[in-house]
Amino acid sequence: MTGAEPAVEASGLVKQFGRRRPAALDGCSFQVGAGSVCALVGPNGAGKSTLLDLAAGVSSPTEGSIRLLGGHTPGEVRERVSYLAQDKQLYPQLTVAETLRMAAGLNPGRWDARYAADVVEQGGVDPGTRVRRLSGGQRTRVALALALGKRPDLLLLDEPMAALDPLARKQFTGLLMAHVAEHGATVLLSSHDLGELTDTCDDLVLLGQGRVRLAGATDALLDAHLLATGRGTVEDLSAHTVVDSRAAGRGTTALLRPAGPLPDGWSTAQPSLEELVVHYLGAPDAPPLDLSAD
Ligand SMILES: Nc1ncnc2c1ncn2[C@@H]1O[C@H](COP(=O)(O)OP(=O)(O)OP(=O)(O)O)[C@@H](O)[C@H]1O
Repeated sequence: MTGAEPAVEASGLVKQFGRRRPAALDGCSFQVGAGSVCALVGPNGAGKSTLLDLAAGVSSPTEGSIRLLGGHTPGEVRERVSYLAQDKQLYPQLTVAETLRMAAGLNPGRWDARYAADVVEQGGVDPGTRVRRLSGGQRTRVALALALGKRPDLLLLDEPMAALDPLARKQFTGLLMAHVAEHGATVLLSSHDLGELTDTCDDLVLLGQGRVRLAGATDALLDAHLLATGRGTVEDLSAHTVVDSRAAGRGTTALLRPAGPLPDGWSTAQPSLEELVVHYLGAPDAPPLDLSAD
């Protein structure tokens, strides 16, 4: 975790959408440090959007709590938090300029009109265009202008780059990182694109079936794991916590948490963030690791 005080602190979060359905979140606890950019990853249905909804105060937990920006409930710090949900709710009949004016009225004292207009214009979006005539990527650009124009201390983003082309993704990330650098803001961002997260994220939370499977600084999580390759079988690695293993040629490749030196004949390398996540996704019963409070 980076920063002294957590910007997001989830404790035993449970979200149940009906008694007969499995819990969407099933006892999630983790922390995200202030000023961190944290990736929220996991397979479809893992609970990422549900978690972001709880953080944004859009819905309430069945059990447990989520505290933001130094111990506040989401309702107490609503004006300091921006939430870019997957459906990016915008009024289709308004023009882009009218949309920005409305946001200014909703955020008195915090709204940075020049900056919001710049975000829109840098994306080549004409302020006179009605929202309903914008492409998916242009709508994302307007939604980002609304989120950033508020100059939030915490940004919650649900798969924000899904509709963006590669150049627009790069610009989006650039705007985000500039805001983080200038304002010391914290970002919690869900994504399925592990490649684009590698260079931007300080922290990682991996959810699976409503539970936290990995949490903490990406460097610390990577340091805690090794990719081991050897001629032997996975039984040779029984002294270590093996997360995932597969036959590779005449030997075995395994992602593990080492508990000491490996047996002779095994070579090791540090996994990339993408490899780490892919191995955990492929091994849903592997033991979880939460380093986020360290
Ligand atoms: N409003 C709702 N009513 C009932 N069930 C819901 C509701 N919202 C989410 N769920 C269920 O909760 C679980 C978690 O869904 P969620 O949308 O949080 O997953 P996700 O990780 O964001 O998935 P994806 O990657 O597909 O966006 C799923 O089983 C989903 O069906």
